[in-house]
Amino acid sequence: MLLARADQVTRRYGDVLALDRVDLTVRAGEMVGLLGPNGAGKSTLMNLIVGLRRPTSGRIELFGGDPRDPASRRQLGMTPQETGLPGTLRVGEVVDFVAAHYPDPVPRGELLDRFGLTDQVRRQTGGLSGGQRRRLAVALAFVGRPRLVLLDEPTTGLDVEARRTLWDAIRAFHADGGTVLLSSHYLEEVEALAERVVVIGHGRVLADDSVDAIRSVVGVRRVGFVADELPALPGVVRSELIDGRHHLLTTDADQLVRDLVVAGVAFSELEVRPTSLEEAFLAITAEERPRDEPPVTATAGR
Ligand SMILES: Nc1ncnc2c1ncn2[C@@H]1O[C@H](COP(=O)(O)OP(=O)(O)OP(=O)(O)O)[C@@H](O)[C@H]1O
Repeated sequence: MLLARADQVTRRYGDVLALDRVDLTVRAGEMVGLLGPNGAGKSTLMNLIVGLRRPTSGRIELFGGDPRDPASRRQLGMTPQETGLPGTLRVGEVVDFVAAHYPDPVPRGELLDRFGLTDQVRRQTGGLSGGQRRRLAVALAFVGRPRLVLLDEPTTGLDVEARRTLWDAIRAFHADGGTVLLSSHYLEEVEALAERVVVIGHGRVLADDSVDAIRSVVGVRRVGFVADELPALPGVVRSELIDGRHHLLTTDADQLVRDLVVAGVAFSELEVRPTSLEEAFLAITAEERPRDEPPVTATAGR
């Protein structure tokens, strides 16, 4: 069953094209990671799905209806990228306030325990640490026993322990049958939680595949060397010539070096190094595709 769907969704902010004909589906029981660099369009997509904004064109469905209709949002939980909590309210009061909107909320003690906030129940939210405040903001998405939860960069700014606590809570929700769409800059976070990854860049879906398949693409290596003419080489995702130095991006650097030797390329100053996620995104993004061609699959270039 489809819980959320974006169909050819475009969103503009004035001259900025934040989303460009994006398709996305989230099925019941899935944990989907939305991965992309700053400004890719992740928050915009989430805000459209929860009905906070309208698409410029295209269509969004939430639980089969229009997300701007409150009835479509009854089984939804959401934590936006930034949440303002009333500083003088206590943690327990904030939870009770949100819980009062739902017919069968998670009991306060159980929720706070799940998110490692039991000791803070009487603390005013203004006195919480940044990490505690963030955990509370994420916990609030789960109060109403939603079927679908959208978390926009849930662990940004958290230390390792707080991040683990949040991951455990999100995993427990999913293990109970809950559906999750979460955005992140971090491949590590998406790997830890999601089964499916949608890579988004410059407002477009660049890949939509399993975590393993995406990892093999973003696990691209950069092989740099100096040489004259290069023959066509298999397995090269992208190549550049900068100041007389070749830079080849590949998923199998060992094989590429063997191919260089076999082809008799007289190379020097060889250097092999991992690419950052950012570079890998750029490699996928930079592929000049005709605008009507479907997104590259994560296995392209292997
Ligand atoms: N309210 C707005 N007005 C104008 N431009 C906006 C607005 N919101 C977003 N944008 C622009 O739309 C693009 C996509 O932004 P969005 O916040 O969706 O990206 P993101 O992937 O969530 O980025 P980040 O990881 O930095 O949060 C960016 O170029 C951003 O500057």
